[in-house]
Amino acid sequence: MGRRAKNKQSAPEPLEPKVWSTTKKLGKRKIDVDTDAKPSARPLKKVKDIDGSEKSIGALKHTTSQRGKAQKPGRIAVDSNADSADGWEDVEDEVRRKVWTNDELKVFTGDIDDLDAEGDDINSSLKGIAQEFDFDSDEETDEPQLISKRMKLKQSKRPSNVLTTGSDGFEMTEDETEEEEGRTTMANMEARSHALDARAAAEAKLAAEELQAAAGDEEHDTDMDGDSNGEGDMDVDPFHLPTDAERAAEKQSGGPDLHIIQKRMRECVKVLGKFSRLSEKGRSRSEYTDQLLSDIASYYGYNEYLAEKLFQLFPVAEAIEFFEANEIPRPVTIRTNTLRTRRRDLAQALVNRGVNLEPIGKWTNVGLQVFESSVPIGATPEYLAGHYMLQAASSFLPVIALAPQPEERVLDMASAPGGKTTHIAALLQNTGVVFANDANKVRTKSLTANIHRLGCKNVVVCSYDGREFPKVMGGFDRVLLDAPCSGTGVISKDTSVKINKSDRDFTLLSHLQKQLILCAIDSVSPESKTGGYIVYSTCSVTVDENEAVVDYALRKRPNVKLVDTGLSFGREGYTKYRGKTFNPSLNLTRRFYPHVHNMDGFYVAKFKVEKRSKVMETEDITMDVTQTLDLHDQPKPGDDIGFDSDEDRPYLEEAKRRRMKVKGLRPPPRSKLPLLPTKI
Ligand SMILES: C[S@@+](CC[C@H](N)C(=O)[O-])C[C@H]1O[C@@H](n2cnc3c(N)ncnc32)[C@H](O)[C@@H]1O
Repeated sequence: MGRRAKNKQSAPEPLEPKVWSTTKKLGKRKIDVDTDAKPSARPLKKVKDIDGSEKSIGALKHTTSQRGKAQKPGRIAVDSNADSADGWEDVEDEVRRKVWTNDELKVFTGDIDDLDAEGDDINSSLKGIAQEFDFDSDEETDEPQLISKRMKLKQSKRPSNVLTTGSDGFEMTEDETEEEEGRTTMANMEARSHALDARAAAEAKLAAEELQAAAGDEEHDTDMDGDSNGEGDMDVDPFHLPTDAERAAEKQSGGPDLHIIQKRMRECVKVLGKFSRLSEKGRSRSEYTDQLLSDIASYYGYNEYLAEKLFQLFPVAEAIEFFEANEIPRPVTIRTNTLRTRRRDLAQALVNRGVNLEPIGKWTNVGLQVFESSVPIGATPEYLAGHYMLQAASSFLPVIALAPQPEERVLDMASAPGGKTTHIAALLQNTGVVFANDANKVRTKSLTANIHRLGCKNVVVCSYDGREFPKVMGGFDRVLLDAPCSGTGVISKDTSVKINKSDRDFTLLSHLQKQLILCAIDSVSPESKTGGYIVYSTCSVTVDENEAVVDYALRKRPNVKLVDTGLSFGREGYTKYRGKTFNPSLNLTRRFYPHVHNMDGFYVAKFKVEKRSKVMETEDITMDVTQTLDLHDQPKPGDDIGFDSDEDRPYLEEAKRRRMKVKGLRPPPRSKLPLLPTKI
């Protein structure tokens, strides 16, 4: 593959945790300002085609058929006696990488139920093309040039650092030149991955140096309010932060052009990074932050509440990276169903059909990342025969953490449409039993269909409210609670989250999650010989739905403790967040982010259950608050789970007070307000 082809923009980036992301501050990114564009239109997203020319998304749509012709099915020769852990070194293929387009999405004809899943929507995951957005391109910048180069590379290059699968045991057979210029084949994939790893390591080193320099710079700057030598900035036009009156006028006129917003966001990020040097006299940090938040909300299309909630999770520059990553589809990934085939066999079958793929990374020996395909990946004979599941890479993580063992009894408490259930069934090697539960009966249809397609013979489907466990059934060796959540980790797939989530949703979801997690814990047998574990996961990045829930469970169930997830990457969960202090063991939980790990935002916590002490049981406060919840169509359990509603009372009350204020009603004094019901 030539250099230009590798620089195309739209191929999915690798699923590897980026080393540079572990530091706090990220580099700036380039804004592609098109001064000729119509004032109110969102800047046109551009992409480099395989020939290196820049095209708009629209232009790319016409190229599908040409690419179809360019692809030839690969010729494969694999030693069929080799173990599945062996490499693919005998395999040859003629497949070239190409750019996914929206046209190719239209040919998707797979089971629509499979697309219903969090993480399983291939159509949406292939939608849209990344826009280059580099805060470093500004001529006025005084940041080191290195940053701009690195950040550009990060967006525009084909995988620069895919982790290789240790289990595949490839040998490095090609040198760097071939890696740069030759085609990618099944045989050279691993070698290329190694080369890319080396390059990634070099990039990471460079990044670390940059970040260290930037951090030193910032430290110096923020400590010396108004006292910087500022030499580098003498010729920089100061950025004018709009006054309240200017903002009001701007609002009245329908808001500024998106290019102006873009530029202002860049300026605000810059000022907040070097506040004492670059801020206007008399203006506070919070004024810049407010302007930035308001601009983020309008530029990326979020409601202001959610924009702020997500913004608060990161340092300023990194927050922009997060919002930007939500505009870009995540890589298309599939999970090999080991009940039906081996990964190498599946890979060769798909390569034969013109699919260009490679192993996801060392952390999974069943995942494949699909770069391009001349066939709809959700309708191949292999798909229909249940050889794989279309599944987001992040969705592998909770099951890897759960680590079910053959012959165990496992509960998947919220399981539809079954991506994780079928993974659990495969790890059990069709032994033991998986109870696949979901409160939503309609969703259990796709769950059942997937269970059949993937040949899982050890699964029982049921439909209870999870809060009815363990009353309906208990004594499990392991429980997975992949909880219903706000979906703030999957915004690139479901953009409606940007506008339809309010504080009320987070309050209610967190409340439900706390109830479910206690039920999950109580459903595990502390006497289990092989297990005694619970994994709690969400596809959300908010602290309310993650650390706050886990911390709550630790406080309410002293018989559980957090243990290592066994996942080799992911950021540590928060132990402190905005004035709240959580159990220090929360650092054992793991966070995954689109802009860091190039996978959906996700959270994973693993608990070990020990025997309940008598003391703990008598301390339980048993109060049923579920009847006060009005969470969409959640079924109401008649059971008492020892949920302490007082814990959440202040939050629930506050949410209600805010809603009343929004509606122009005067909220009653705090103590008089009843806990939800919610109709006001
Ligand atoms: C994140 S999805 C689960 C995805 C699934 N684990 C998979 O991998 O395919 C959350 C699921 O929780 C279900 N759910 C919502 N409230 C529930 C409750 N109270 N009890 C059990 N399931 C519930 C929803 O119907 C939804 O299918």
